[in-house]
Amino acid sequence: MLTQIYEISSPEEARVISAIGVDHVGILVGNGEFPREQPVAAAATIAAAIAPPAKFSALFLTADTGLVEAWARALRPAIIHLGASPDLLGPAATAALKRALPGCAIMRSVPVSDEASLAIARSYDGIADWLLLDSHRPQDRQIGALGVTHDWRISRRIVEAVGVPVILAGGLGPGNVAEAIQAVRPAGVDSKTRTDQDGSHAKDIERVRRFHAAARAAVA
Ligand SMILES: O=C(O)c1ccccc1NCC(=O)[C@H](O)[C@H](O)COP(=O)(O)O
Repeated sequence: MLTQIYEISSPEEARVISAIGVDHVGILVGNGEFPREQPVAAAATIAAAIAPPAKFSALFLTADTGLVEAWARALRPAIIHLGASPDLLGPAATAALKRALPGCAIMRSVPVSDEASLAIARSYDGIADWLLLDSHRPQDRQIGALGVTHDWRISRRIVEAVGVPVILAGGLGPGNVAEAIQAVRPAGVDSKTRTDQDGSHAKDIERVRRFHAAARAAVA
């Protein structure tokens, strides 16, 4: 069971979290259009502290694929993670980015809310290399970081319907990740809010350690 942690905001966090064995170390990158985005130069400094085999996942919330392409060319992350709402950034634009950036895997966030989520997920199958199933507020331009779970029965149906590997996100932490894995059977699990320090976006390293261990133990 693969683990992924957001949002890493310092070289020290990147170093310690990759040493724990987390597979994907996520950094939020942008120009300040969304809160807490790291400019490209700062993201490069943080990413340089990620220790292999952990991989650098660069999350872009903007729907401007020209910006995403330029920033990804500068950073060369292992994974380009697209977090814009699907009505703003669709499968054709995702496919164009994949063609423009060979060598980078594409992870596409999919909002999980109702039956429509199945069709959204299928529309990226065979285009994205990973799907990230996440909670979403309908009015938001971006997907995720809400700290709440969604209907795992829909996520399970998506896992069964698509060919690409799926990472489950949304309100996961050390206390519920094993139950989520049993319910959804994803290839990986993601955590942001519930592995943060209380009242802060800095990571709680002990919570990250427990999340990672619980996820790995759930399939041992
Ligand atoms: O990492 C962020 O700060 C972030 C901000 C806005 C949207 C998504 C963000 N993170 C990307 C992810 O895929 C999260 O890890 C995911 O949304 C999980 O969120 P949470 O429910 O808070 O665990």
